[in-house]
Amino acid sequence: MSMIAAFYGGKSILITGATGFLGKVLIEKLCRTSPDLKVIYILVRPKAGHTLQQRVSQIINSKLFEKVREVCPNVHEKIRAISADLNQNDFAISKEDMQELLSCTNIIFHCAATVRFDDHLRHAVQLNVTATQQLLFMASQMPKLEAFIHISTAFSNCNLKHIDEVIYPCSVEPKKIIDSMEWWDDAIVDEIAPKLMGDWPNTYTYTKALGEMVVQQESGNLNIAIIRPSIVGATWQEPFPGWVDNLNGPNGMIVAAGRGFLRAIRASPLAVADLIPVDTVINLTLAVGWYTAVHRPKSTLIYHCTSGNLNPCNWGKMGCQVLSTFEKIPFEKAFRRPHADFTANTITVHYRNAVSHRAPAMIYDIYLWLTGRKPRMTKLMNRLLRTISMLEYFINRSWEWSTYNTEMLMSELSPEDQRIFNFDVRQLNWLEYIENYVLGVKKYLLKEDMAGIPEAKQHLRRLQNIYYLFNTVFFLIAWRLLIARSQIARNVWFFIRCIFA
Ligand SMILES: CCCCCCCCCCCCCCCCCC(=O)SCCNC(=O)CCNC(=O)[C@H](O)C(C)(C)COP(=O)(O)OP(=O)(O)OC[C@H]1O[C@@H](n2cnc3c(N)ncnc32)[C@H](O)[C@@H]1OP(=O)(O)O
Ligand SMILES: NC(=O)C1=CN([C@@H]2O[C@H](COP(=O)(O)OP(=O)(O)OC[C@H]3O[C@@H](n4cnc5c(N)ncnc54)[C@H](OP(=O)(O)O)[C@@H]3O)[C@@H](O)[C@H]2O)C=CC1
Repeated sequence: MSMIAAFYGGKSILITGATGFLGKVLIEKLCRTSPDLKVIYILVRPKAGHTLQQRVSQIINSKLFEKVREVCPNVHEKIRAISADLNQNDFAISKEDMQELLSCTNIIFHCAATVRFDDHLRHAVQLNVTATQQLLFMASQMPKLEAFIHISTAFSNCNLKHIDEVIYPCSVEPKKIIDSMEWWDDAIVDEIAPKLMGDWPNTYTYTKALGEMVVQQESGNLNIAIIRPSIVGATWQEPFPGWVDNLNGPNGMIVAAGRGFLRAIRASPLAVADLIPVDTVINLTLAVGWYTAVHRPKSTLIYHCTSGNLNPCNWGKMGCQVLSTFEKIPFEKAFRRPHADFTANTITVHYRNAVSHRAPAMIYDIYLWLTGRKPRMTKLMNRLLRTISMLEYFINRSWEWSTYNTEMLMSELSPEDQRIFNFDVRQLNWLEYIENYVLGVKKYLLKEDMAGIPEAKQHLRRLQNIYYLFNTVFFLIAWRLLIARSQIARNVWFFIRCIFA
């Protein structure tokens, strides 16, 4: 019998960020392994014209929840959506709902965050810091609360090279920043943001660091743990390999490379690609929830959920495997044949951006314009280049995260729990994982049918032929111009003709 699965039986669990990438996998695993849990409260806001119920139904009826629907047919009754907006005071939760949450919740998993790198500092502080503070205040009023699990990021201290499982202070107290945000107008925030952020590369990582400080300072008597995942990727094993549903992190780059838009990227091929599968993160999260509630460690423990020190893979190897998977499993509607280089040289990057990214986009837009259609490729390419520039920080450096607490926890699990809630990344076969990842991007993110692969391959062959034709025409024109201007070229041409005459 799994101790962790049994622990969640009969429990009332509160999850923020349940509609997000990690949140969905968390609910799925909880419902599948502990179908006898009492209730999962999820704080959800209506979005894009969908009501709460529609959002929940969409999740439950998705492919990800296929197994859950078998194991736990009454899953609809287990998930109780509570209308909430984490940007509002008291999260805009109704009095009755708040009363129920305060009196019933046993465990909190706080996943909600803004994960946009370029979010305005005010908004990032609101969601990643102030909302965390408010949730801790709510938690302090919950008599039945056994554990509060905060999801942070391994990059909250990306300004350091070696990162231990401790909370590092930021130069300005989060409380001061929260207070200041009330009277600073946007112009002041914009001006002061770079000074506050110092050597943090973006508002996301900075506010996640502030969020951790808030957790430390406001923990009171609460039983808290913090989990710091690195770059979270598609599922490794559960509920099936390769599941992914957004364009964040490597996902968008895989799409861009597979469709032939991405030709070159500034990256160090030898830098560690600290990717971690989302199901591994969730297994660790559930194990931490159990351990924190049952063993009640004296201090707040931080768990690094990273792969680099246990089973490292670098960006070069990862990129090669992604590209070689495209040969077997191409994406549909490719703009060009997939091919991308990693380069560390700034001049090469500028050259490749001009020649391999912008020029083909402009040529294609001219073609669209000439055929009476709306040009769109230059805009898309500019967006891609902007995204790449935001990710570059993370693909040109390596970090070392110590994982003592995570390894300690692994040794505390029974053999059965080690199997069911496996977070041992040493068992991960990167080549197999990346192949499934690319396949998952195709199937679950782009929603492409596997039956379309022969057609996609044929399309790539056509693109290859166009490429050869284009190069041949280009070569002939260049050669013709050269012959017209250079005696040496004319002599070479005469010599070649003699050979083949
Ligand atoms: C050789 C192959 C190599 C492949 C492997 C190499 C991979 C390297 C990747 C390294 C990743 C490193 C990540 C580091 C993560 C740090 C860890 C965390 O905690 S981080 C936690 C994780 N956080 C993150 O990862 C956040 C990172 N992302 C961001 O912060 C923002 O997206 C942004 C600032 C980069 C761009 O903002 P902005 O320009 O405003 O764009 P919006 O986002 O608003 O989207 C607008 C529209 O464009 C659409 N679309 C978007 N991308 C693509 C695409 N690639 N394609 C197609 N479409 C795309 C999008 O759907 C939307 O459509 P619609 O709805 O309008 O119809
Ligand atoms: N993905 C990654 O690579 C990594 C993620 N993490 C951390 O994991 C956690 C989850 O990330 P991930 O699942 O990828 O993020 P997503 O962007 O996929 O999900 C964010 C979640 O937060 C919710 N949310 C955002 N704003 C509000 C709001 N105002 N009120 C209520 N809910 C809100 C979103 O709801 P809605 O659907 O309504 O927008 C969504 O459910 C975050 O704390 C992140 O920092 C850490 C390392 C890496």
